[in-house]
Amino acid sequence: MSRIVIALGGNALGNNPKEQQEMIDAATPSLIGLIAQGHEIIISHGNGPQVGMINLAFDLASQQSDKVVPLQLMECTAMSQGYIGYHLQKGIKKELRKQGMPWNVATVVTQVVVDKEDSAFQNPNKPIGAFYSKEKIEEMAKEDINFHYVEDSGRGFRQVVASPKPIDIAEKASILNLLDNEYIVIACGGGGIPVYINDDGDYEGVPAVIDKDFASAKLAQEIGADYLFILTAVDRVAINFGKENQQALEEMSVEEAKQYAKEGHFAPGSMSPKVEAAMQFASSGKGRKAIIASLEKAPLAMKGESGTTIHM
Ligand SMILES: Nc1ncnc2c1ncn2[C@@H]1O[C@H](COP(=O)(O)OP(=O)(O)O)[C@@H](O)[C@H]1O
Ligand SMILES: NC(=O)OP(=O)(O)O
Repeated sequence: MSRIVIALGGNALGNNPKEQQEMIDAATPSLIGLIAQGHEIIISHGNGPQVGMINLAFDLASQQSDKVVPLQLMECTAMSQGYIGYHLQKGIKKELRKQGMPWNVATVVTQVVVDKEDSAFQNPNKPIGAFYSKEKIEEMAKEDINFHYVEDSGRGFRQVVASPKPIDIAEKASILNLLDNEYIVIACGGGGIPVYINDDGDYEGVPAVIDKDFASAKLAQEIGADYLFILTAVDRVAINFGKENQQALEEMSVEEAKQYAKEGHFAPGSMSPKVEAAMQFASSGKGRKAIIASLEKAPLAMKGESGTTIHM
């Protein structure tokens, strides 16, 4: 039996509740298939589009009514954990019932500890929200001096926010407890709610969005996982991505990945954190492997027939 952390990409979950539930329902048979093979699974997920949508919705509503206030990113992330966790629980429960499997499933609202002095707070680089044209995003940036944006992997322009590195997972003991009691656990959604430890030793939220690939690698290490699956919208990691000589990779060693990263093959804010998180996990213990694959082809990736495997 292997313990597998599966990270689902926020951009692979669609742009509205209907799309999201459909994407999740399409993915659940392969996730449940792993349990049928005797593995233990822990699911984490991204929230880039969703946290941006929630943040924007409260901003716009607060401009229309004094009964609504703008929400900070930690509360928006907490909401996205509930919204996505709900759809995951619903879809997984349905599939478990169909297959007559007695497992339980629970979402853990997860706080992830970061360093308040992380340089990421001075250098926002995590894309969130919808994709916009250059004209539209320039217009948005004019209205808010704290609004930063980048071009995101040829898909359009997006707002970027601070994304500190995860240091620890506050609810780690609860997650392990649920696993011991045969729960399918959904945790570290949206990279976790960013918190730091204040002078009294309490958790204090901080406005940022942690990269879910780094949080998932940290989670996988902390709970002693054997595999980290990072599921996104492309079947495989490529070198020369988006160019005529694009080449999809079936596998790469950590050393090869480092070299490709140095040559600039992985876009910052999208594929780069995935490959970095995969390298971090693969280097963290003997036999540990990370696989980057598409949500759609997850069943094939699980059989080694799709995806890119990153190994020592
Ligand atoms: N070298 C690369 N190989 C494959 N995809 C890449 C590469 N560089 C950038 N990408 C882009 O990165 C995207 C995955 O990142 P992103 O959409 O941010 O992930 P998530 O699914 O976690 O939201 C892919 O769909 C692809 O458009
Ligand atoms: N929080 C996060 O990393 O989300 P995405 O996977 O949607 O970028």
